[in-house]
Amino acid sequence: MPFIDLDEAVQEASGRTIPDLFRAGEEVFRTLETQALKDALAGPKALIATGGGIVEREENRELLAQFPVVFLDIDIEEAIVRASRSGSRPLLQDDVAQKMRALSARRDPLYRQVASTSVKLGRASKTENAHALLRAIDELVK
Ligand SMILES: Nc1ncnc2c1ncn2[C@@H]1O[C@H](COP(=O)(O)OP(=O)(O)OP(=O)(O)O)[C@@H](O)[C@H]1O
Ligand SMILES: O=C(O)C1=C[C@@H](O)[C@@H](O)[C@H](O)C1
Repeated sequence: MPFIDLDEAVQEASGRTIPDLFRAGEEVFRTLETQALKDALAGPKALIATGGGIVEREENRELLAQFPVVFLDIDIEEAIVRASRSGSRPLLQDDVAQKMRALSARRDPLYRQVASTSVKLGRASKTENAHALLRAIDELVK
C-alpha cells in the first residue's frame, strides 16, 4: 500500500519547508495541509501519516472521521524528550515542555473524536512501536 506523509506532501507541493511556511503564518501552512489531506484522501487507498496539528481544523476532523484512523497515543513525557531533540518544529521553539502540554491538552480530545482506534506508544523500541501500530492497522482494516 502506498505511504503518504502529509508534511512531506505539503513541502513537495509548495516547494517550501515547514519552518518557512510557518514564517509566512500558521494559516498558510494549515491551508496547504488541508489541501494535501484532501488530495491524499481522494487518491488511491494509502497509509497516510498526518502531522499532529491536523486536528486543529474542524474541516480536517470531519474528513478524517470518515476513514479508519489510528491515534498514536504517545506518552507525553516521551514526546517532550523527542520534540526537545528535534529543534525544527515551529510551534515548539521555546518552553517545549509547557507548549507540548498545552497542545496535548487541547488536542487530545480531538484525536479521540476522530480516531477509530488508538495505540499506546511508550518507551518501547521503534521496532516494537512499529509492530504495535501495524497490528492496530491490520485489526482496523481486516
Ligand atoms: N522508540 C521510539 N518509537 C518511535 N519513535 C521514536 C522512538 N525513539 C525515537 N523515535 C523518534 O521519534 C521521532 C518522532 O518524530 P516524528 O517527527 O516522526 O513525529 P510525528 O509523529 O511525525 O510528529 P508530528 O505530529 O510532528 O508529525 C522520530 O524521529 C523517531 O525516529
Ligand atoms: O503539531 C503540529 O502542529 C505540527 C506538526 C508537524 O508534523 C508539522 O505538521 C508542523 O510542524 C505542525
